[in-house]
Amino acid sequence: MTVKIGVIGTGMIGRDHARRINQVLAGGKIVALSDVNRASAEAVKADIAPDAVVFDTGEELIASPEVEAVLVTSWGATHEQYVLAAIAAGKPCFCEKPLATTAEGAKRIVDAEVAQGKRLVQVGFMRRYDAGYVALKEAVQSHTGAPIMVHAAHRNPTVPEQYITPMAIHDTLIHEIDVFRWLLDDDYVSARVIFPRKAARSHGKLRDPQVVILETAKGVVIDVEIFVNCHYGYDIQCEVVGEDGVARLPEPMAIQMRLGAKLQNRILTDWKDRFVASYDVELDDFLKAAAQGTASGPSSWDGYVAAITSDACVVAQEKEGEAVAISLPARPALYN
Ligand SMILES: NC(=O)C1=CN([C@@H]2O[C@H](COP(=O)(O)OP(=O)(O)OC[C@H]3O[C@@H](n4cnc5c(N)ncnc54)[C@H](O)[C@@H]3O)[C@@H](O)[C@H]2O)C=CC1
Ligand SMILES: O=C1[C@@H](O)[C@H](O)[C@@H](O)[C@H](O)[C@H]1O
Repeated sequence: MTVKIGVIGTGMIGRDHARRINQVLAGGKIVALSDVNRASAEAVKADIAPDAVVFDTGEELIASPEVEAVLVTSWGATHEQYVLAAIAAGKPCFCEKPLATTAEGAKRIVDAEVAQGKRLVQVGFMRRYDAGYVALKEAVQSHTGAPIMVHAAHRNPTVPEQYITPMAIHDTLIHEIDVFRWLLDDDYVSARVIFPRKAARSHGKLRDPQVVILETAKGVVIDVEIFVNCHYGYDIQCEVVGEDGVARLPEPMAIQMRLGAKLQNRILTDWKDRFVASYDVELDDFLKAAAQGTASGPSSWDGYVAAITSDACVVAQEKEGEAVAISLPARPALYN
């Protein structure tokens, strides 16, 4: 079956996901596009999806009988309205992170999906589909014993001037927030943020780097360094310390070279290259579930928990060093 897909938001990642669906994966076809910047949608039509209809609004796209499933890849603040409209229309919906920019917004999505009585939403937490994280989870479950600590780092070479301190949580750490819950099969109970001295390359409105310390219900302590002006590359590190041993996330494949009296291999500089394969796998998962009229993978509940945790981490930034409690409501049966 070929699922007819509409894409709302045809910027950088919307264009790339449209390319995946029309040129890389089987099982889907882009039939509709929409963007507040119509020229962007027209450009994706011209380059990637010649048969697609360009709609003036996301709501019209969702309502179109031609559209069977929806990709929401617009700016974060606009996700909630489109996901709610897709749920109301009973159409499977892949939503890029964040599911919503507030925990209340994410809760409205959870409530709407629960009222529909079936999973319709997959959130774009692609790390769960990364071969390295999948292997790490297997090692943690089968070899290293019950986890005690996680040491992690999320480093970007640079970020634009508009990137301000809370974005290190909502835009960047949100991937770790989701993937560690999945990796450890656990939930968070508190967050603390510690700021070392500001790095020389950090912009005026950004305190960079920072260290987020999350504690889980099972007593695991996770420290994550977020350093978004690290300069040297895009570097994702993760080490899980268990009762019987330690497991590390593998480095991305790179040719090791002996050159000029140095042993060296390249470090990636762009996050798009680091997780390129996992974006393919997550969308393949979406297409397969959408063909059955449903959704799988990271759920609205996961998006909601990520939003609650992000909000607590932002408060923890403001309370520098103080632990901020994280409490979750009861999980609806739909997400068990
Ligand atoms: N999973 C991942 O690794 C990544 C996820 N993202 C997420 O994807 C989303 C999009 O990010 P980018 O593509 O980098 O941004 P972008 O700025 O390149 O593209 C966003 C597009 O949405 C359009 N747009 C904004 N408001 C709209 C509305 N109300 N209706 C329709 N279109 C609208 C804009 O005109 C723009 O073309 C963000 O939520 C971001 O956090 C982005 C990069 C990586
Ligand atoms: O989602 C992403 C970006 O928005 C974010 O800015 C980067 O830090 C992440 O690594 C990337 O995956």
